[in-house]
Amino acid sequence: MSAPLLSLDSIRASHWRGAREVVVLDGASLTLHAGDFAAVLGERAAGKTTLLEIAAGLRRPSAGQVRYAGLDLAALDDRARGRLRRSEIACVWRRALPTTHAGNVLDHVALPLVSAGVRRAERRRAASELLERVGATDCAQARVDELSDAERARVALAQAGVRRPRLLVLDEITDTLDLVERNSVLGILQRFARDGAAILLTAADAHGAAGSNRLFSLSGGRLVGAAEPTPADVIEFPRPTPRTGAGGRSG
Ligand SMILES: Nc1ncnc2c1ncn2[C@@H]1O[C@H](COP(=O)(O)OP(=O)(O)OP(=O)(O)O)[C@@H](O)[C@H]1O
Repeated sequence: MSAPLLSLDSIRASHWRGAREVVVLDGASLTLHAGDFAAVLGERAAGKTTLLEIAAGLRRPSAGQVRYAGLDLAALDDRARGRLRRSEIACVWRRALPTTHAGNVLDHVALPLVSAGVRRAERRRAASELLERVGATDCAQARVDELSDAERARVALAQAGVRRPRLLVLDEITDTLDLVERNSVLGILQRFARDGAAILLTAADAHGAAGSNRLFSLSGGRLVGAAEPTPADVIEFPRPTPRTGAGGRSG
């Protein structure tokens, strides 16, 4: 088997509430390869977001090791970790799904390509392609603040995918969606994984993680679950289609 893209080994992390240390992760371990679609389930405050922040290099663990593509992530300085996040690791935080952006959705999706120095015509082509992949072509000319929650989730996925990240980290983005939209988003993630990205998704329950091929539960600070991938095609969701009733918008 190929070398892992991401490995978390015996991670410990805590937060401080005044003078009291609250240990959130305590011996959490996980290995992800390119093409894995892993989901981490856990109750409220189980530490899911903290785990993702560590996996994405946004937070350093207090103990344990995080290796990304062979690099010790915690040992990299902030600039090097920032570079990785801009080029290879994309994050989607439910609490930070887009609500405003001065331009239209197409420009919003293309935004990560600006700092990469990609020319405008190529940015727009790439953004259109991603909007098509997530079934949101009809939103291209809309403003971000005009979108429904479900459209916002799709647009966030398009923006996260536009730089072809190797690792995609998503925090509870399926939890507030209705069944149809949730499955549509999970299908999009399945296809990102099939194209070679490693996906790490958190969800409140298994409905929000259907179609993943690695299922973990986070409890007592540890991850319990499938050490080996299970067949990803147990559930296969259809390709996303534009939502009906979005008349008047055109790409
Ligand atoms: N920056 C912080 N400072 C202090 N405490 C924090 C901080 N971030 C998280 N916590 C606490 O750590 C615990 C785990 O939080 P975390 O957000 O990682 O869990 P979660 O499983 O994602 O929760 P939820 O499902 O509610 O989003 C919670 O008790 C939370 O209040």
